[in-house]
Amino acid sequence: MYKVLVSDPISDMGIQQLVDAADITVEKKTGLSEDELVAIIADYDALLVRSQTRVTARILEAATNLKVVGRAGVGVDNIDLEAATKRGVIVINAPDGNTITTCEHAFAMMMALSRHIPQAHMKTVQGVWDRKSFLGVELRNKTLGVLGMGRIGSEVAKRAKAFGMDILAYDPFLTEERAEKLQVKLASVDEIIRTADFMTLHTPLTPETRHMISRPQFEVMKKGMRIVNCARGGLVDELALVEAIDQGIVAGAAFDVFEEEPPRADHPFLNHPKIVVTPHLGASTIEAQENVAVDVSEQVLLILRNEPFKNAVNMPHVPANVLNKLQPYFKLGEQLGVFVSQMVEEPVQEITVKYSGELSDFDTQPLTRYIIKGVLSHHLGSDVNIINSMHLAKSRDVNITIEKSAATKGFTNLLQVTLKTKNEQRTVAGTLLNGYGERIVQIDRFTVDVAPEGNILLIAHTDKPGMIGNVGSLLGNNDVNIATMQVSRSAAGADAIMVLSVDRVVPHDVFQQMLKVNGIVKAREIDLI
Ligand SMILES: NC(=O)c1ccc[n+]([C@@H]2O[C@H](COP(=O)([O-])OP(=O)(O)OC[C@H]3O[C@@H](n4cnc5c(N)ncnc54)[C@H](O)[C@@H]3O)[C@@H](O)[C@H]2O)c1
Ligand SMILES: O=C(O)[C@H](O)COP(=O)(O)O
Repeated sequence: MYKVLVSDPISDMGIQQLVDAADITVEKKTGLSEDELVAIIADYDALLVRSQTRVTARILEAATNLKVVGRAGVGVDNIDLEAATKRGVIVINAPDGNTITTCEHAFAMMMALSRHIPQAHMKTVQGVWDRKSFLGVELRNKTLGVLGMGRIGSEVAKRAKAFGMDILAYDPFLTEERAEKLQVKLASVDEIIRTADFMTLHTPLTPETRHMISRPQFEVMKKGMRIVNCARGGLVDELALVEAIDQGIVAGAAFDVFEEEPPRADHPFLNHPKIVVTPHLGASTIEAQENVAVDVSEQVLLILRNEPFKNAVNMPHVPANVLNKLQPYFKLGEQLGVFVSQMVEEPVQEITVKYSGELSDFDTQPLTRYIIKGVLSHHLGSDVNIINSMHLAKSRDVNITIEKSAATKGFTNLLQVTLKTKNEQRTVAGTLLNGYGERIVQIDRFTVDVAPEGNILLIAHTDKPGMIGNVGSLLGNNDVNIATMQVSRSAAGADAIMVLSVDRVVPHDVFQQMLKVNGIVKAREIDLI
């Protein structure tokens, strides 16, 4: 008999199939503290949660019988995926079930904002018939900026079109072709900030998206913009937003999510006359709750019964016969993907992976999944894993080509990853060197020998005297220690690259100064931590 613990409010109807199963007992215990969960979790084979339960490493450590954590919803940021993977606990989610519901909530928030509905309601029920204070604006003919054109963002854009809005959209995976298909105009974040009347956020929270809208963005923002956030707290810097509203830059905001949930009683959003708030209700409809609970219960049932399942966020499907040969290359493959994804500046249209040497004899599918995960993870964060990486790339119209060759330029095995965007093509190749571990041995057409780890500065420059000294002095004078440095050139006096690993992130102003050094053509910071 398997025991399932439901630790958040999850639709009864949705979990009925678990309740009905003869080999399963379901217990509902909501609102437990971490200590309380640690004390009881060893009794359970499966844990079903929404976003309230924080599934911490401590809980997972104590979960000696746990086989699966089922998230009835999209975001798994409340689950310690690394700890779950380490413990061999499968984490599954229900990514599709609440898309429409959350999209509709974002739209409801946009309309509440444009017509002051919550504020007008409050006054009316208090007996005040105030028809002067709540002059609104139409959505028709306004420009809506959508940041994040995944499942929810695309649905919001579709509905906004029906309201007569013009849509500007940004997503690192949005190509012109896909934008055309979705009938939106591809734009940069900067263009959206400077020109949109409304802006709605639909990205995950990753180190890159955290505070993607903050003081520098408010400084150049179109005056009178209205902002909706039904994605994740922390995408917008809350204090900077309040300042921008008080300075008259932003006309109002509607937020379903907070950096800390629930927010403190003195949170500046809570009594602000121009901010509409809801308590993370994006997914809270009867339909969505049923959908996600049904999806996740189905998968939990399959996992407990050892049957094939989908939507695993953290579990690799690696055929045992190839695992031993491929496994040593998994880390390198992912690092190459992460590296090359930070070399391009436009949406990726094509990923070509070339396997040379002994590896070309094997079914390299599992390794390809690691490489694709690396390419996507810079933008998709913890949402991408080796189970879903191929699917995520395909769903974003990214073509994946695999090439194999016996020739290896002297290495036992060589992995080469090339990304094609509309205007550029960038390549990185790596290998495992006996005794040295993972090495990058090629960047575009330059030969290098770089350990793919830490903070890396990739600088394209002209091969001329003084370049190394100038870069070294600039970093040294600004307390940035260079751990290793590689220089490679196509020919004497021609183009060259410098690859530096540095002990800390280069401060923004120092990076800007570096771009002005005579002879430097381009520089990229690459984060491999
Ligand atoms: N309020 C709620 O109750 C609720 C409900 C469901 C989902 N969500 C949240 O909404 C968000 C979107 O969910 P989804 O199902 O559409 O996810 P999704 O993965 O389908 O879409 C997210 C999109 O964001 C894009 N992205 C990543 N980095 C970006 C960046 N820097 N700039 C612009 N776009 C970027 C990704 O490429 C992806 O296409 C997630 O954060 C999810 O957790 C909230
Ligand atoms: O990620 C999600 O699915 C949403 O944020 C919904 O979260 P909830 O299940 O706690 O309502």
